[in-house]
This record gives sequence, structure tokens and C-alpha cells, in this order.
Amino acid sequence: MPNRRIWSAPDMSTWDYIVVGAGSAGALIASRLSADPSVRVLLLEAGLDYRAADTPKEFKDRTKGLGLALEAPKNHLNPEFYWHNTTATRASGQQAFPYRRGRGLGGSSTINGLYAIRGVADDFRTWERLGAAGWGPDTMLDAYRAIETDLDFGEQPYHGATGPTPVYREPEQGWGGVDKAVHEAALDAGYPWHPDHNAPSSTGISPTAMNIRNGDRVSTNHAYLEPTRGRSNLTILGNTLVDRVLFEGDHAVGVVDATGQEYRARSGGEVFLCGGSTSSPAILMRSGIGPADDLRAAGIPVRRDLPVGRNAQDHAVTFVEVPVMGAAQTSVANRPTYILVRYSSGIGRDNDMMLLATNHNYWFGRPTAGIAVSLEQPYSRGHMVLRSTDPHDEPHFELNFLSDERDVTRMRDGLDRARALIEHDAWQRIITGEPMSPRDDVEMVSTVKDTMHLSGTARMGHEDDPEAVVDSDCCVIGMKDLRVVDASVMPTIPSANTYLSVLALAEAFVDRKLMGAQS
Ligand SMILES: Cc1cc2nc3c(=O)[nH]c(=O)nc-3n(C[C@H](O)[C@H](O)[C@H](O)COP(=O)(O)OP(=O)(O)OC[C@H]3O[C@@H](n4cnc5c(N)ncnc54)[C@H](O)[C@@H]3O)c2cc1C
Repeated sequence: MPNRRIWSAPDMSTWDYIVVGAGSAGALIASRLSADPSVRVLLLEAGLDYRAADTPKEFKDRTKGLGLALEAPKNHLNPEFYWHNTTATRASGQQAFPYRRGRGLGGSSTINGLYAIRGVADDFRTWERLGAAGWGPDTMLDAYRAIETDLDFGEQPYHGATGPTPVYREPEQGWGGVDKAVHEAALDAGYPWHPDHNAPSSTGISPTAMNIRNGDRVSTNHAYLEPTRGRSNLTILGNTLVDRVLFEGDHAVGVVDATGQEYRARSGGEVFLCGGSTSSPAILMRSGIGPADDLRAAGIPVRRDLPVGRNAQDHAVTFVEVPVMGAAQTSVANRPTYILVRYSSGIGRDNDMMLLATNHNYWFGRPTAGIAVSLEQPYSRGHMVLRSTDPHDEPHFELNFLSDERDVTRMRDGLDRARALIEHDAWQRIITGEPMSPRDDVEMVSTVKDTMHLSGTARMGHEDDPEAVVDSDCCVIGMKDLRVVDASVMPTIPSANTYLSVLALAEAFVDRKLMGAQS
């Protein structure tokens, strides 16, 4: 696809805001900030700049993009839309594995699985408790409302009806046979039904919401950049791989890309890193901001000793796989899952566990169906390894899944719950063979997978907190005019797939910044 730039020879001298990364958070922020015609915004993106209507067909589809990303080898993936060399070792004893991120306008929102699930109030009470002042449940609820048009429950006071991102749930007629079996079995097991998992305090069985309209993906390129990219004060530059931040003293004054090209902010302007939880910490480290020992080992002069790349969290997932009749595997658009079950284990906060109906495992190249067990509030923590100072060298992550005994206990219990559901008559009507699942904890650890929801690698917190990288205004601690605003700054991963929470975080950040500018 050609790299289309609709601007002509912008004045590159100075900018009020330089936003690095046109993904989920970056697209929203650039779009909202450029609503003020008096400021000049530069949005730099490593991947393609393209019009939303040119999104490849496989990513518009509500099923295929997800399947392709999960386990497919590199040559099955549309090369322009992924970062290919980021890797992660999920758990002790496992091999390093490609860890997928989206590249190009929309970032991961162009390739993700479209689950549109909010975190729970308890998540944001925890953020505040960990020092993220002002990031509590009320702030996040306002932001969730602002970003969405809920197509099913938009009239409810806790939903939005005019935001850029549509949220849709497939009615029961469209579910697969496995979705229906999970629904029936879970009801009989005593899990409550709630038609809207995004309603405050909801728990139990719900249809999974998706950010689609008329069956098609709505990425941040569609929702935020397409309507605003014609603004004369917003310049989007694709194919621009940012290497590091430029400083004068403690002030960030711009960035430099991998070719050596510099982009400068005007005096008092700012740099926002929105490269996502794999890239923003790497840019910080290449800029001399990170754990001092790691920086010295990489030969990078230390500008500021901060725990960048630590605190890495993702939702770990294991499976009970079951051979089922072909007819039970089909659903509208052949999507693998329309039903989930959330519950509280008693070990974590509210809704710390999730079971996902899986109509088919074509993703993994196997003919089975089953139930995925997802640990929504891990206690285990991982970290980033910067491979080199070359910006083309993507980082590696040691995720350390199930390294905390509380995670092992909950995952073991989750597998038991999934196996119990499969004993139900509803399953016995569709099952054609023996269920398969990890036989013991060792097998569980050796087969656990990630969900590509990496968060927390530049954690928000109080500026005196030795574990914090940014303060509650997302400013890098000890530096000036430099902020990180993306999944990296989440103090703990929310108890849900991360996309809506990243958008809400970016939305709340812009509100906070604009309020600050007025006061
Ligand atoms: C395959 C996959 C499936 C997922 N499924 C779901 C799901 O179903 N539901 C859900 O809620 N969440 C899902 N997620 C997670 C969710 O999409 C992410 O948490 C969220 O989109 C992250 O937003 P972000 O802004 O932090 O980063 P991103 O959206 O990844 O944006 C980062 C942007 O920065 C750019 N960038 C990075 N480095 C540089 C650099 N050096 N210079 C210039 N640009 C740079 C990138 O190319 C990208 O465009 C999935 C993620 C993946 C990868």
C-alpha cells in the first residue's frame, strides 16, 4: 500500500505537541489536542500513514485479524501492520515467542481482537491507592462514557451515546454452539446473567461487546484520525521511527528519528510518548531514562534512574480444549467467542478471573473448541530487556507468568471451573472426544499463553515512589515537558482486555491537561 500523505510541505520548525505513535492513545490525543486551532500538533508514526477506508480487508473483519495475530508465523501476517521482532518469554521454561503489536495508524487498534470491555471500579480504586491521584473510578467512568456510542445500552447513565467508538453485542441468534453451551452450563452452575458486562458492578455471564459498526472494525484511525486529519494544524508523518528524545538540560525539546532527522517543539511545547507498552519504555531507555545499571550495561549515559520496563503485566491464559461437532463451531462471522463469564476468586479484586467460550481454535491450527481461562489481575510481574541502542532492535520481555503462587492457585481453580462446565448436558450434546487441559501445575506453566495486553512498563505513581516512572499528570518524573500516555502508565492492568481502558486513559488525560491549561 502506498504511504499516503495528504499534507504538503509543512513548516517543520516547531510544534506545540509532538506525539510519538499514532496508535490507540496517540491517535485520540493528537485528534483532541488539535481541536484547538491555535496549537500545532505533529503526530509521528513508525508504520504507514493511510486512510481508514484503505484498512486491509482482513482487519476490517471481526474475526480474521485476531486469528492471524495470535500464533501465525510472520509470513502469514500482513507485514506492514505488525512489529515483527518484539519477543516475550511467557513463563519459566518456555521459549521466547513473537509478541505482537500493531504498527501504522491505529496501532494495535487496527489488528486487535475487538473485545470492548471496561475495567471494574476496583481497578481504578487500586490505581489511586498506588499513587495515581485523580485516576479513580469516577474519572474513568466519565472517560469510558465519552469515548463510546453504546449501540445497545446508550440510554443508560453509565454509558455514552455520542462518542467516536461504537460498542456492539451480538444477539443470541448469532452465537456459536459452544457459546450457547457455556451460557446454559454457567447459568445452571449459579453464575448470574448480565446482558451488559460494562455496567458498573456487573459480574457473571455476558455477551462480549465489540468495537464494530455494521460488522466492521472501528479503529482509532477510523474514529479519531479520519475525521480530523484535514486540519491544517495537525501533521501526520508515517514511516518515521522515533529513536529517542532530545533534551536541553531536563527539558524535552523534541525527538530524533532513526535516520537522524530532528523534530523540535517550540519553547514550552511538549513531547508525548504514545508508542505503547513495548515501545515507549524502549524510547525512554534509549534517551537515558531507565534503571541506571541497565543503561550503563547498554552503554547509554544515565539521564535519570527510573524503573522503566519493570512492572510488566499481561493477562495470562490457559485452555481446556474439547473436540466438538462442526455445527457447534459456527457462529455469525465465524467469530470464536461471543460469551464470557467473569467471577471473583476471593484472592484478587472484583472480577479477577474470566472464562471465555471458544467456538473453535482455528487460531491455533487445531480443530478443537473449548473454554479459555484468563487471569485478569495477575500478581506476577515481568520486565523488559533492551536488546541494543539501535531503534530497529525491538525489545524482549520476560513476562514471568504464574511466578506468584496466588496466580497458580487461581489458574488451577479456573481450569477446574472450566472442566466442571464441560460436564454439563449442554456440552455433552456437542462433544465428540476427550477434553484436554494441563494435567498439573508444571504443564500449566509450560503451556500458559499471553493475550498481548501488555501494561505497566512505565508505571504512574507518586513522584517519591521508587516504582513510579510518571506522575499523575503522566509527566516523566524529574524531567520537564515529557509525558508518557499509553498502556505503559497503568499502575496495574485492568480486569478486562485493555483497549477501552487505554482509550479512557487517553481521554481522561486530555481532559486533565486541558483543565490544567485553563486554571
Ligand atoms: C493482536 C492483539 C489483539 C488484542 N486484542 C484485544 C482485544 O480484543 N480487546 C482489547 O481490549 N485489547 C486487545 N489488545 C490490546 C489493545 O489493543 C492494546 O492494549 C492497546 O491497543 C494499546 O494501545 P497503545 O496506545 O498503548 O499502543 P498501540 O495501539 O500499540 O500504539 C502504539 C503506536 O506507536 C507506534 N510506535 C511504536 N514505537 C514507535 C516509534 N519508535 N516511533 C514511532 N512510532 C512508534 C506503533 O507503531 C503504534 O502505532 C490486543 C492487542 C494485540 C496486539
